[in-house]
Amino acid sequence: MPATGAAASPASREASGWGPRGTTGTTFASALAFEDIHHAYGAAETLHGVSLAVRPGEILCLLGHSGCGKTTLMRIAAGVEPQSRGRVLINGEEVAGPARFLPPEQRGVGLMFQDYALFPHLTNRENVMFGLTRLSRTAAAEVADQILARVGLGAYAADYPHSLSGGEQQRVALARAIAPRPGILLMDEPFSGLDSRLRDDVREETLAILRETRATCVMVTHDPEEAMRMGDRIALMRSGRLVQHGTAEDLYLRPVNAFAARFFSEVNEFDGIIRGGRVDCPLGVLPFAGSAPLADGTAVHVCLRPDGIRLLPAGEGLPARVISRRFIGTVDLVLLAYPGSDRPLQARLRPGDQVRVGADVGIAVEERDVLVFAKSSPSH
Ligand SMILES: Nc1ncnc2c1ncn2[C@@H]1O[C@H](COP(=O)(O)OP(=O)(O)OP(=O)(O)O)[C@@H](O)[C@H]1O
Repeated sequence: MPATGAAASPASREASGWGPRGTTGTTFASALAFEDIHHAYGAAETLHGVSLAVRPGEILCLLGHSGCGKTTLMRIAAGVEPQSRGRVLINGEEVAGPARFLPPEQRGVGLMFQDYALFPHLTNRENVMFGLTRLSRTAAAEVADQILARVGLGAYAADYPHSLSGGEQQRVALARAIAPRPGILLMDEPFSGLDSRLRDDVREETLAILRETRATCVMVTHDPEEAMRMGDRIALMRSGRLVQHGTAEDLYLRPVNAFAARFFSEVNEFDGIIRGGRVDCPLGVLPFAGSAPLADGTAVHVCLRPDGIRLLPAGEGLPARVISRRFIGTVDLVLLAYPGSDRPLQARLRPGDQVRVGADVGIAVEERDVLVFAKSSPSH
């Protein structure tokens, strides 16, 4: 039997590493598809026709603000919540829909929720063994110990979850979710309970483990940076609908509307009119990043990322005045006043760029940071 961890405090153990990479064991990844999913809690519809296909072996991050329906979609995939319309398919076969409803335990889906949901009266080993019902007890204990070793907690298999830190409980929950080698792993805000000091390490090791298992993974998050770090693709949701899905570059560089643009960075916003392939806005006539062709005279909503503003000597570019400057570590946040607007422009500049509050400057903008959306399009 492995030794118990009673001697070391959770805090001192947190620094200890994870187990050797490449020892997780692999699974056969499954494809998961949602087809026109509708759902209501009582009278209020929470999902309004979500269609999304997750490819075998990919990590898809489901991103959106609190309450947009991410968890509900996960629960429908797992089979713990029925949809009111639409179908869920695993490897092309209906698991929830008009023709059939497979219970959760027959879907080959692993779950890991935000609160870890470990059983307090079971040891860490017994928690991991919980889903291994097809194996003998001895074989299940062996698998559990191997996976606990992979997450760096082999020595604490006989301890109870309450003696572990939050970060360690997260690792036990991960071990429990992957132990039965599910074809699909559903993770709901798996890192939200961790402090920022631990989160990067846990994210990186979790990613390594997911790659090792090769399971298809849907991970819920409300943090765009986390989605970009973890996801092969991102599906952005708003109020029960899918707004856009694609790679991090697709969503960041080519957002389909202002909501998507705002989700990934702060933006300065103006009204504008298309003129000769450029946009005429209070900052001047600017070139902008790719969008569907827009006819001359189209009224548009313009989003300018603060990172896309460069300062020039006074007399060059567009005239502006520095009204405040705040050092926030990797960048300086600078507010600029410019003619024709009483709303200041926010810029993020490299620290060290010589800007004095009150100085007259010129500004130039990067084309890739000017995003333009027709006002007639939904959620411009
Ligand atoms: N059991 C329930 N009964 C009634 N309404 C619910 C229930 N669970 C969720 N809701 C509502 O359904 C909507 C979608 O909730 P859901 O938990 O799916 O969103 P979410 O995007 O996962 O949010 P969060 O990030 O806060 O978990 C919300 O408006 C929520 O208040």
